[in-house]
Amino acid sequence: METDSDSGGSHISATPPRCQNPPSPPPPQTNTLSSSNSKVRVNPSHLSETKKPTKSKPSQPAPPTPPPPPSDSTPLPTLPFQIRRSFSQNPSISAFNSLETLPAGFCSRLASFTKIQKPSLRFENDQSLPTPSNPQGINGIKSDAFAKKKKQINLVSVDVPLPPAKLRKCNGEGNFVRLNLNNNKRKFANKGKRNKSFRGKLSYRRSKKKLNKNETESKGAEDEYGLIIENLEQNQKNRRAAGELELVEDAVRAVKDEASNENLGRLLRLVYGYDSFRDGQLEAIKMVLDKKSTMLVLPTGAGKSLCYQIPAMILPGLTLVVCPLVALMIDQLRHLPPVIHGGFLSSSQRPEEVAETIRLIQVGAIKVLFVSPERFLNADFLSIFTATSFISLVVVDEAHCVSECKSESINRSHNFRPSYMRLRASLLRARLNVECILAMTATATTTTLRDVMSALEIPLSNLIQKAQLRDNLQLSVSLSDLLMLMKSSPFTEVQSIIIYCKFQFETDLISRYLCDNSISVKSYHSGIPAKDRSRIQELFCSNKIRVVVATVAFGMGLDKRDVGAVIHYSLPESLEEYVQVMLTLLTCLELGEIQYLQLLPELNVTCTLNFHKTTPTLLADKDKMVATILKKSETKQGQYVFDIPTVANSIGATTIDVSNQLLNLKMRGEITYELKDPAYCYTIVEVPSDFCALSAHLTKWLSEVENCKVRKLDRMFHAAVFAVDVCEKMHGCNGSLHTPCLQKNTLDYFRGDDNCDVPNKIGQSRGRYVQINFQVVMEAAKAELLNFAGKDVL
Ligand SMILES: Nc1ncnc2c1ncn2[C@@H]1O[C@H](COP(=O)(O)OP(=O)(O)OP(=O)(O)O)[C@@H](O)[C@H]1O
Repeated sequence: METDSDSGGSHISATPPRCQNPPSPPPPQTNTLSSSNSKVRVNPSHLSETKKPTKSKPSQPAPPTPPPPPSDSTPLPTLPFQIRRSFSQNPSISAFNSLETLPAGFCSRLASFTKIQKPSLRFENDQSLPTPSNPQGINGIKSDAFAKKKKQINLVSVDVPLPPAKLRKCNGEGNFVRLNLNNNKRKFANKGKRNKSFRGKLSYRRSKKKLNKNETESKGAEDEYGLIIENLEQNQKNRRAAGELELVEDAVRAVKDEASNENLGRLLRLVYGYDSFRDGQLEAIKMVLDKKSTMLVLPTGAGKSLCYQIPAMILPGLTLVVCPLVALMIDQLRHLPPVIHGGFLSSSQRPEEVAETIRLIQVGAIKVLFVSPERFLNADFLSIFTATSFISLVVVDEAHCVSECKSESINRSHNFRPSYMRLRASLLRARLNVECILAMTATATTTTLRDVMSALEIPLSNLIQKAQLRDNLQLSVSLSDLLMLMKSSPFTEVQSIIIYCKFQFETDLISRYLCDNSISVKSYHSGIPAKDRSRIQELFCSNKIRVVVATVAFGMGLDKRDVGAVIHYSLPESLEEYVQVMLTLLTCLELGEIQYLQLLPELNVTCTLNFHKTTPTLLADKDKMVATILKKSETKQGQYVFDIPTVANSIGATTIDVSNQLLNLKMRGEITYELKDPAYCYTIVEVPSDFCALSAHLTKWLSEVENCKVRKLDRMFHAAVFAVDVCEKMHGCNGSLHTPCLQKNTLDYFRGDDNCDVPNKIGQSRGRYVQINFQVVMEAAKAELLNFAGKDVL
């Protein structure tokens, strides 16, 4: 799931239209994904296959319960991904079980609004401070930052210098190692700059022939003079750059000798141009340099990145940053100061790019590497790191996702990633020999923090937590129609507005509705092609689009300082994330006390293949996999369409082996192919001894998760309803503006223990979820679980 999608948004999109009482826009259209081939595939008949050794001692599961009667609920929407069992020995996957549905019809007409009063917390927004256009700033503060940023050169690694060509600034695009796989200069930001003068000479020599002698001499002299000046300037620049590099190297050495405030402050000024550290930064950096695992909670935009960037310059090994979204990784790479070389690994990269990145890691040319949590599923990834290319620090960004306690992370659907839940200190230590972990988040409840810290083995004393709420937000709740709202103050006055919706179809509906009513907007979600998405983001950032209606896919890594208002069209959280249940269950089966299965990296399982050089039959004679492909394929218009796990199982290989062999054939020019249909594959590690007991155990766990979700939803609803119905507007609340009361509510929530005592009163009077029969939900889950676990085996 290494995606910059809605991170669940795609899952979200698979849920049915839910509004019983649709808001202002026209009613939702048919869900286009509902007929996709997203089934959970298992083959219970193979449950007795060779298994891997048990990870831990089986614990006694809960007492057996009889299998539940089949639910009478309607079918669940199909998932946009498959869950597939991968067999290393046995052929064929056959059984297809569909999921049961949840009751639909969860809808909120309530819109909650967040208006940003000031542009942002970020210092550079402050007009008194320097900006690129005003390097002195209003108060004449020296613009070291911008001056330095312009001049900075790349320090690849203090210990491992790279050739000079790599020590160049990346034209404001941050500082990541650019991969020149095809030796294609056009790809690089600095392309040709070095050769400019050389090209100048060539063109001069060619044109010289056309000039008369005198002209030639004088023109030639001018050109030669110009070239000398250019060379001198270049030399000066190089010398300046080398001088700066030396200064940074000196500062790094000084911090290595003594991580004093003074030495760290000097490094901060040299690399970033900032005069002082912000609240929490110095403390965090020192902890990390002391190899103490640390939990850092700072509000959005407070400068968390710097807390791993500075240690990355000091520590001898690599800094591995775990990021939830590819877009976020790229954004963080762009914002690395030029002296820190970074890279990322993602499934969106070409194999050659991945290989080159790995090579650079191994020669120490990358100091900060961004990866998704799913990478840790990949044995090849884990094997990159050796005694020479070792990891000094693991940074877990969005660390609240690690929490599994009452499934906080599941509740925050856009961040929910089962793979995050596998990030345990034990795994990081055992597999990667990691000494120090820095977990970072902007918001987490006390319970979540405790849970994350326990998973990552961070002592409670190593928590650095500063104010969680930004004080420059105005919060309001309104029941007005969206259109009325958009056409009234303050929304008419603000430049840029984001309207967040829960579902992809909602963003499309609402944007159409607003467009029909003369408000120019664009919708944004992960179903829109990546190229169009970046175009929309660009247009929004350059103020060419005023309003974007988006799912959570929009916003992560968006660096726009003047977003004037954010409208949450739907109440945050809902039960629809129930479609994630199966993946949650698989994770639970992998990470529980007994490891029943092992999840493999997400894979596109349907392959459409063309043969080019050798005929299919001839190639099949030489290659067992090709022979199997021919047997297992359907042919459509001369193309061979087959299922990768089926082929893998037939030849007793893993899906990864098959993918690699395909790639190999492609590199040899034998084939080309396309992959589609994402699926989660797994191998069985341990066959449960008592399926009923396991089912009951999982059901109980899921029930707790869902109870918790409902309580959180109630809490959210309560806060909004309180503002609208109960708030007496005593402490500065006014009209629909409820900043004081909403802030108080939110802070109480984060300080509390996940608030399991959410008042029921409001839920009874106004809650729209109370009519949902959770027994039905539970029955559906149970039935599905039995199907999944293999009722045939019982
Ligand atoms: N000590 C400092 N002085 C001035 N500006 C700083 C300082 N530290 C960081 N900044 C700036 O603050 C901005 C926000 O920093 P950063 O992106 O690291 O925040 P963050 O906490 O990671 O935010 P998010 O939660 O959105 O990821 C950046 O432009 C960064 O350069």
